[in-house]
Amino acid sequence: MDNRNGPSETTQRTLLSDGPHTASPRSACVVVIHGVGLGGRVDIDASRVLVGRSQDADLCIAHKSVSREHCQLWREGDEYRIRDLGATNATRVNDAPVDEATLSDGDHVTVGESILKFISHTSVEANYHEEIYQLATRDALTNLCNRRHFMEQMDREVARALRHRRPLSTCIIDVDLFKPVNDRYGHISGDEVLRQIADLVHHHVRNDDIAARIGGEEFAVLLPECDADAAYGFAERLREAVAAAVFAPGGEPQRITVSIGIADLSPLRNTRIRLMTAADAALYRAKEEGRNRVCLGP
Ligand SMILES: Nc1nc2c(ncn2[C@@H]2O[C@H](COP(=O)(O)OP(=O)(O)OP(=O)(O)O)[C@@H](O)[C@H]2O)c(=O)[nH]1
Repeated sequence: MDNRNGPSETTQRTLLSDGPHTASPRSACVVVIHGVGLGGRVDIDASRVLVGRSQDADLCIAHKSVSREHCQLWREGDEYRIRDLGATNATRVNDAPVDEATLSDGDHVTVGESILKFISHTSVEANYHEEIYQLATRDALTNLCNRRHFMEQMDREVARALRHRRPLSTCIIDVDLFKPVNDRYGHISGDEVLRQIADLVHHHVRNDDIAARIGGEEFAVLLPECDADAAYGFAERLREAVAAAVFAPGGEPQRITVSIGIADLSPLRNTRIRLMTAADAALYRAKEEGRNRVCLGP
């Protein structure tokens, strides 16, 4: 049974940036400016944010030099504070080890081999880092996640789902017979079709799903908290929406369809690569069986 709500109830536009998001003038954040996690950012407010190697950290820096729970940051009155959490490689502020300290604008925080910069309510610089982050993680054509970011997020979600014994599914979505569309109407019209499909993908995902363009005419969606049945329901709705949409490359109405392969996390599919391989095999079967269909992985 598909236990997910339909897109009209759940769609939120947070997965697609509407452009660099503007930090509010009072917000403060740390941004990774060197090393693993480059571009990663976390906003700091009164509730404590955790920096560490743990997949559950608010700012996860997946490197062996970083402790699982390395340090925490929070706002206290008008001050921003940092506390080391007993990290093997002690947290350093401007190169001095700290147990607990107050941060000043521009301070460099060393976490393992990565360096974070503390930025307090200077929205110009915060926006600059946000733009860099968007450039590094988004696909320029569709504004969905790019392939590299998707794979990084997938590693994180697989680890989290296994640790908490939660379901997780992934879908690979491939446009059917796209080459003839390109050949007939040209690459620019083809790009417009890809953008329109990305929009449909975006409208069908929930806030926690991760949608990406992972290849030329190939998309992927990671569905946390979704078993195979729920993922199948999502994929069918998306497939139907694409098949019903009006595409007009070169001004000519054209029917476009997608094939979708799905795989869910299981003892046999317990890594990113195994999950992607199973979804890919299911996609291959969907193509073999006539396209415009959804197949479940082996
Ligand atoms: N417009 C455009 N086309 C792209 C892009 N990336 C890949 N393509 C095209 O996508 C087409 C993929 O074609 P094929 O892999 O042969 O597959 P197909 O025609 O879609 O057929 P099936 O996948 O078997 O249904 C090729 O013509 C590529 O040039 C892109 O970014 N923009």
